[in-house]
Amino acid sequence: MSDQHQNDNDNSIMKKPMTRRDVLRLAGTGGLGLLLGGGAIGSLFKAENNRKTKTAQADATGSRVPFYGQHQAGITTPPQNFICFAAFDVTASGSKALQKLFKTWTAAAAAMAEGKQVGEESSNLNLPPVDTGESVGLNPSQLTITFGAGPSLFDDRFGLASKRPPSFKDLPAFNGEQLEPQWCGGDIGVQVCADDMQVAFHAVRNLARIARGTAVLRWVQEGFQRTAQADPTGGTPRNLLGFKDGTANPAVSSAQDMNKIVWAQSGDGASWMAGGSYMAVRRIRMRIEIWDRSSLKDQEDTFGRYRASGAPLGSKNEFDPVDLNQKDEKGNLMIPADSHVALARGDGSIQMLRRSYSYSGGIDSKTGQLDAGLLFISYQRDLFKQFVSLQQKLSKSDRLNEYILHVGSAAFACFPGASKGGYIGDTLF
Ligand SMILES: C=CC1=C(C)c2cc3[nH]c(cc4nc(cc5[nH]c(cc1n2)c(C)c5CCC(=O)O)C(CCC(=O)O)=C4C)c(C)c3C=C
Ligand SMILES: [Fe+2]
Repeated sequence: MSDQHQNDNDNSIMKKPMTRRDVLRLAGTGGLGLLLGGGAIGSLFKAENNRKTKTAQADATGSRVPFYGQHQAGITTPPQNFICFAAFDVTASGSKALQKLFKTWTAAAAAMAEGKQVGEESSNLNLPPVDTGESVGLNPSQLTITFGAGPSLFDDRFGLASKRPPSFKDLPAFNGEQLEPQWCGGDIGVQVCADDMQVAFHAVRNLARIARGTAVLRWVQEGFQRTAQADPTGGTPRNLLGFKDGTANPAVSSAQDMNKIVWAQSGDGASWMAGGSYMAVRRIRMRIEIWDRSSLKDQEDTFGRYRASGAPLGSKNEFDPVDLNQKDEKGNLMIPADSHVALARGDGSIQMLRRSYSYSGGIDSKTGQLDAGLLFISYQRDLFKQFVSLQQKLSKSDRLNEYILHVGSAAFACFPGASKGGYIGDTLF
């Protein structure tokens, strides 16, 4: 066997995930000792035990995110592993039907966040079960359901025109975008996130079921990040271009920053939105095949960060400060002026809370290429001053534009949180 072949073989053994039974079997035959050395066996068992303890703790206490509160869950909540985003169009007219929908959705969402089924269980064999059943026995997996109103909800159908927040309207057209109508708009947006895809899907399915006769699904996009199982350290997730994405997000622990950057305030022009937030959603396809043929240097210059560490170019660690003026020995900027980070950061005056997920939607039937990318989601206090003004800049000169294409777009005014006894959107009506 050649050395190269021997290496490949060793690597494939090391990469293969080991079950507990594999560990015991190898330990018994001495095989694991040969592979890892004696001390490592103890570490493996320790890691396995830690994982079990963590899972048990999460099951007992940590798998629920409270639904009711000052703000809706799912905005400053640490991002869960999966998203199932649904946009609805309202088919009924009049505000009574809309209010009823939000009331019923609130009760269902609060129950699902607790890991309960929707509605009263019925033993009537002649009727369909109220809940669709696929989450029976599953814990709520940090489920959050975040509701928002699209600009079209403020047209003349529901008598809400006078409540439209002053700077809340459809996103303008941006340079280079090729929007596809099947990924755009919606009267209502619902961001459902959970650490389990089946739990997230169950929530969307049951909300759609409840809405029958009042609202219909317009588009749905699923997405993912790495799971806690794959990265127990909980490091910054990587996007499908291989770079850490989310490093420079503002600290959600700072109430002061969140009030400045994320939460609409009562004096902002729509008092019913106080404590809510404006969400921008963009389905951004990545030209993965082109990216994969680009040199590492080109890739790093495109973002302005190192791929491996996520550190800003010219620095060492991921969270080192970004110095946009630092130059190399030839006098060139370390972080190119047209790199994504240089443009997105600018003078630091525009900030937003990003909560994006990767998506993969099979292949593009026209090109045969992967339809994969980023479901970009950001929350901000003012849609136009923050998201729109930054996207206008990025769409004109971002080096990243060579590798991405915006194909979907929507904006939603996410309501403030509901208190027990109230319902989502109650400040609007
Ligand atoms: C209009 C807002 C933004 C869009 C659209 C956007 C698209 C987009 N971004 C990445 C990957 C990365 N973005 C990073 C940083 C970053 N991006 C935005 C805004 C938009 N990105 C901001 C405000 C920032 C922070 C800038 C800063 O202050 O430093 C990074 C670097 C790591 C990080 O901080 O998260 C990456 C990587 C992709 C792939 C993408 C579209 C597909
Ligand atoms: Fe970005």
